[in-house]
Amino acid sequence: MLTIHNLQKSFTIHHLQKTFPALENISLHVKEGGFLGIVGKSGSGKSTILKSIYRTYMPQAGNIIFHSDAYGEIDLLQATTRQIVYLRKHEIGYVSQFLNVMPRTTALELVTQSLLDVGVEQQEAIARAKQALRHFDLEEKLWNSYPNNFSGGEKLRLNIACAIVKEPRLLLLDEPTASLDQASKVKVRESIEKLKAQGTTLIGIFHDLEFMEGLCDDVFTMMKISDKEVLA
Ligand SMILES: Nc1ncnc2c1ncn2[C@@H]1O[C@H](COP(=O)(O)OP(=O)(O)OP(=O)(O)O)[C@@H](O)[C@H]1O
Repeated sequence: MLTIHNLQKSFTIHHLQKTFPALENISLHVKEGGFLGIVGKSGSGKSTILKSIYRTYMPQAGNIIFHSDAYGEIDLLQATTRQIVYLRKHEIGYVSQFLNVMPRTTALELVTQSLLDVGVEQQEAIARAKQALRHFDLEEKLWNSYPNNFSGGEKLRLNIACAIVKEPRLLLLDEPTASLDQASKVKVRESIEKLKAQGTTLIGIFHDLEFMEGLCDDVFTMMKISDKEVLA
């Protein structure tokens, strides 16, 4: 489903006039329907990998080959902006700890819009959105409110609902359970298991290794570049 070859990404901090490497020669593979867990120290580049796949970041070198329904085999780093927009809508989902709040859009409208984007008809989209909000225990009184005032946990559950409801072919999870209580984590786990059973391919970063247990088929361990230099 996805193969990464020799990914390299560095960040230039302009006011320091310095460039720091974040990823060096990262290669990995996730098979269709598989779940790859990425672990490693803070700052080792785990999120940078996911953001490169989602094209939030543009690496300096390497390829990210994705087997797309719409475009066949496509290098996400060479894809056009239009192709990336399409893939983000229809094939690749991304959940982080942070919610991209749209102005004057209620929680229910946000999840409904996710479904309208992939061509679900209005009435069904509303029904499925409500089901998802209920599943993730977002209280009904919040459905018609604007999420910018939600608590961290509420925002996160809404974020997860928006991404999962579309049943993307590839779902990227960047510590989606970071600020959730145990009961909400169980809900997220159930949804991930359900998606996996339906054939969704997943790549996830979790600090909570217990959460990952039994979910992941493979684990990719990142090392901090400074630690690699010490070892060398
Ligand atoms: N937009 C950015 N600008 C500058 N440096 C960045 C940027 N994004 C990430 N970095 C740097 O790249 C390195 C890898 O960051 P990344 O967020 O990928 O690590 P991580 O393994 O996900 O960390 P954590 O587990 O703490 O979330 C870090 O040194 C970080 O400071």
